[in-house]
Amino acid sequence: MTHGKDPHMTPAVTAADLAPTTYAWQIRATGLKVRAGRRRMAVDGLDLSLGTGVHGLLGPNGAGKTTLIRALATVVRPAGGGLELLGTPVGGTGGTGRTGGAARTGDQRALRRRIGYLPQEFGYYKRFTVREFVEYMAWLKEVPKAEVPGAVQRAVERVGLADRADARMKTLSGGMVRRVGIAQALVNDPAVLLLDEPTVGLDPAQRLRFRELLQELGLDTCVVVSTHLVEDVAAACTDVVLFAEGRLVFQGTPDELAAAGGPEDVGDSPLERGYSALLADGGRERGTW
Ligand SMILES: Nc1ncnc2c1ncn2[C@@H]1O[C@H](COP(=O)(O)OP(=O)(O)OP(=O)(O)O)[C@@H](O)[C@H]1O
Repeated sequence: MTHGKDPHMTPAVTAADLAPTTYAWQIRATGLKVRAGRRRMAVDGLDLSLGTGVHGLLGPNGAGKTTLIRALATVVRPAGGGLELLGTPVGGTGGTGRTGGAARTGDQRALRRRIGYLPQEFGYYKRFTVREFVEYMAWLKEVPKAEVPGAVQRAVERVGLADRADARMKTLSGGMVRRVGIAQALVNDPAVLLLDEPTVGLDPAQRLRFRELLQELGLDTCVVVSTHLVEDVAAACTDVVLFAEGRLVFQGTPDELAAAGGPEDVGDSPLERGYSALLADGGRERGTW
């Protein structure tokens, strides 16, 4: 390698660029704590290791799923514990990195280039076309200029919107906007893909297509997908992470989740009954929503 010798060469190659394959897990949280708002500890001491595959994040309303995903997307900084993404510590007080747990700005930027994130609600300029919006996101993700048109085209095709690529965002249906959101999350070909409720608003045919896409992505990507639809998990996830009150309740395969339930548990399917059984000490017995 010759970089580092020429003072005119920018940007500097960071540790994250040089050592992308030295981690055991794409995502590793140890005693992770993340606040939502000023006070509430929405993630409260989470130990979780995730590698390649599709990880379905399930949990009741208010469990802390969105807050966890925001921390994984490096949008919010952990309040405690350790979090490593692609081998780079991103914050908290318990990390093991050379910077005492927090990534340096250069590492953080390099990391963000390798993360895809679909927030529960995302903003966009209504006058942008689909292509312009996804291009804009590619630019934010620092996709090399020459690769942008191809990357945008591929992402738009993957969500079945090639024929609407030149339509303005304001003319799209809610489900199509959601699919544009998925396209922008994919445009940088991320190593970690974070999708917060991606199937909301998708019609049944699109949900099926999306599950296929998830399975395809899970072959070489660490995908975390939060959902309320247990069928999404059954159809597309290699692994279930069940989360309640900021803590991990269960991690295992969909079959293991199903096996946790019995006929006495609430639900229309084995997975739903497993879900209810594992959360039985929580909301269900108190008869709350
Ligand atoms: N900005 C905020 N200020 C205060 N509390 C918040 C804030 N955002 C979220 N919370 C609280 O933090 C907890 C976790 O919220 P979060 O949105 O992460 O849950 P969730 O599992 O994604 O829920 P849902 O399934 O309803 O989307 C909830 O009790 C919520 O009320």
